[in-house]
Amino acid sequence: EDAKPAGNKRYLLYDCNPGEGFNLRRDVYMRVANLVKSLRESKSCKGDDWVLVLPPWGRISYHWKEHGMEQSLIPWSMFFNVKSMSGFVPVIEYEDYIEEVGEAVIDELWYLQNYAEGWSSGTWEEKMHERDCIENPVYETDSEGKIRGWFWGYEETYAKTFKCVSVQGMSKLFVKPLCGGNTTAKSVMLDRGENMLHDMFGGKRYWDCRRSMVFADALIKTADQFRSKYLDSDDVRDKTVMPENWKDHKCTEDAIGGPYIAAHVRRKDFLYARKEFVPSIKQVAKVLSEKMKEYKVDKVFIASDGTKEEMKELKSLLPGMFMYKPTKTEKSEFKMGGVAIIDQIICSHARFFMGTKESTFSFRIQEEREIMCFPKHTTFNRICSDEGSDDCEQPAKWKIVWKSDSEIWD
Ligand SMILES: C[C@@H]1O[C@H](OP(=O)(O)OP(=O)(O)OC[C@H]2O[C@@H](n3cnc4c(=O)[nH]c(N)nc43)[C@H](O)[C@@H]2O)[C@@H](O)[C@H](O)[C@@H]1O
Repeated sequence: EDAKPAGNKRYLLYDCNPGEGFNLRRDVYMRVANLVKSLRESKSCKGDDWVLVLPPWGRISYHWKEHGMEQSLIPWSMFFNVKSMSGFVPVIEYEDYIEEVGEAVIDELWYLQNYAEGWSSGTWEEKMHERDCIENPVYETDSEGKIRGWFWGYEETYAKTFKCVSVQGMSKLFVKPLCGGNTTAKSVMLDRGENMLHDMFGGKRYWDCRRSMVFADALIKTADQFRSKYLDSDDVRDKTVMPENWKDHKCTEDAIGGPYIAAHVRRKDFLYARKEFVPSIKQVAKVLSEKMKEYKVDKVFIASDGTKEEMKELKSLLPGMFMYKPTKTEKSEFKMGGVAIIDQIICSHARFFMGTKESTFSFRIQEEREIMCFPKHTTFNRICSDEGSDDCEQPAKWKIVWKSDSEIWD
């Protein structure tokens, strides 16, 4: 991290709509991290020492509804290497924030929303205003005037003030209001953070931040053991060795990947929400068998949220199929998020990968492969549906960017 500004320590907190899934939340983190980067660099911030407070994981209610598994108050260190992340912008866990501030209190809470009138002019313009709340926000004022709400399950937490803020634009738009413009508060929380867009989606900053999101050691270790035990895969032979510090990494030669192909087979809600693009299990097996021949491997790793029956059917059609099944201990230690990451790590080390259209789970795997220097044709693929409804368009190639912000698409 760049030299610490001499100024005041200030804290930026955020949260997302509870309906947002794990892998979109990882994307929202990047938008907020880039905002913190801009805040630290901006002249209008007068050198304030902005720190990003990581919102504890949990309550990804729809997806992580495993019974009998405690899944709230999860620190980021469970899933990510927080020290690596701090190499991009200073980040701290929420519990450390409470300790530093001395109390579970947030000065200002901004509830981000759209404009009630929509895009009135019909053209895109960046803007931001304090407005009446459009929907009933999930916060209430108690008898002592404290703003109460979910706050990641930390019941004692409250905010001192609350306002709804309509926003249409990139994260940079927040710099002026947060610095001298509208507030000098020590801590500001932006709820519904997903309403803020990327400053430079796919630019160098995006990728630097993405590269800093190294997974937690325990997850990497478990994935590596699986790769070695079942897939004959290790970083040296696969040419996927990563340096200790992500900043030291460069692509000097292509990664090869382990002697297996992999696919992310998203099922569940995609079976109806993305019906026209979701292949049948038979189609998945057919396409993957062909690819195994093409890549001269006899193993295929499957990451999926499909049912046991679906996976049984797939296995019967694809004898070389492997899946990661966490032990009871691993499951309770890593939680659903950690297990998902292990699946993603194993997929990202394969010689060839096929994802699911429009799944952020697949996007994160593609990014991981970009970071590890895999040739693009081995990464940006998906299995088309067997129905005529699928145009079979392949995923956009979001190429990694190492130098200055530049054009990103092919
Ligand atoms: C259309 C949207 O799609 C979004 O899903 P999409 O981007 O795939 O990806 P996520 O938002 O991460 O949601 C998928 C969730 O399902 C689980 N999951 C999916 N695939 C796998 C897998 O291969 N292995 C493991 N271990 N877990 C998997 C995982 O818990 C993850 O948090 C949804 O979050 C939104 O609610 C919405 O439905």
